Amino acid sequence: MFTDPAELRAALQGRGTVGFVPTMGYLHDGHATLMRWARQSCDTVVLSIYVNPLQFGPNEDYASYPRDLERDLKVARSAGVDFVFAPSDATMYPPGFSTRVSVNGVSDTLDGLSRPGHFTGVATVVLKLLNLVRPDKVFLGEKDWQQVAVLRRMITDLNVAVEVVGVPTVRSEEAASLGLALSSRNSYLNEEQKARATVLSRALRAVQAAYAAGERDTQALKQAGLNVLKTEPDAQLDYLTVVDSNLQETPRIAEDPFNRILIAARMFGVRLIDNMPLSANNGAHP
Ligand SMILES: Nc1ncnc2c1ncn2[C@@H]1O[C@H](COP(=O)(O)OP(=O)(O)OP(=O)(O)O)[C@@H](O)[C@H]1O
Ligand SMILES: CC(C)(CO)[C@@H](O)C(=O)[O-]
Ligand code: BAL
Repeated sequence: MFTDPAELRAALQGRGTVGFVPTMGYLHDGHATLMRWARQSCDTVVLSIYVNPLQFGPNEDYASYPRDLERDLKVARSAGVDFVFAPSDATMYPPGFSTRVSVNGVSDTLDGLSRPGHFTGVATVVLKLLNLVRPDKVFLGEKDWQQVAVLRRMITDLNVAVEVVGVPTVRSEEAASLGLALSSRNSYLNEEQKARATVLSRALRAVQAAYAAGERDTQALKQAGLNVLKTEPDAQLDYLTVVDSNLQETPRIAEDPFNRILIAARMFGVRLIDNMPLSANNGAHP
């Protein structure tokens, strides 16, 4: 494991193509899938573990965010990671650090509204990590659909020489058809709460079903999901939306290969997010 970027750079010399998986640790099978995708298409795989203070709001869970470096190193090893980079706060944000990367537009809706400053924190740390690791490919999970959109925008706008690979969401094994999206924050929930939290994915599937039945009115599609969400009194909805490839909601659904249903809700004190394609014909992140 490296904490010093210079030592990591030295280790990467002559190692061929580099695949990079940025994470905040407390690794689960979603993360391992990203690592395996990187393993399959790159000579060398780098995983970063860094709980980035800049992307947490003042009332969010930075202090209590789950951490277990020893276990993470084992998961990384078994998924075929070559190097783990776990920088300190002093390395990432030394005294005098004062730059922020703001990705306007795509950051300004959905999670960007509910978590002010979040995507600026994400874009700033990811640009720093990309500059430190200098990978050929970066692997990002579609569970964080808006995050992928924000980072693609940043990488394009700032001419960062890296290919973005979006990886489909990995869900819990129990009740595979309804499963909860794996997330480090699921560790805040007990088994019963996790089962009840599948209401998010059930709501998304209800929207898919309404679309498959021919519904094209956005409000009606959303209502199909809201009807499912209402069955779970402990779900406090933040948003449920159907958006196009620009993350825009329109009154009627137009043909767009990247139409997506996105949901965020607070359950049992935990903010959960999930998303799915609107139809089976909709693709991965543009
Ligand atoms: N279930 C999943 N399937 C695929 N990728 C995932 C999944 N969960 C997380 N990822 C991806 O792993 C990377 C690191 O995410 P992160 O460390 O924040 O984990 P997380 O489980 O999303 O945590 P959190 O609970 O804080 O949202 C991101 O690119 C994220 O999209
Ligand atoms: C991309 C990321 C590692 C930046 O801190 C984080 O937002 C995450 O884990 O999704
Ligand atoms: N998975 C995105 C990181 C965050 O929620 O802060």
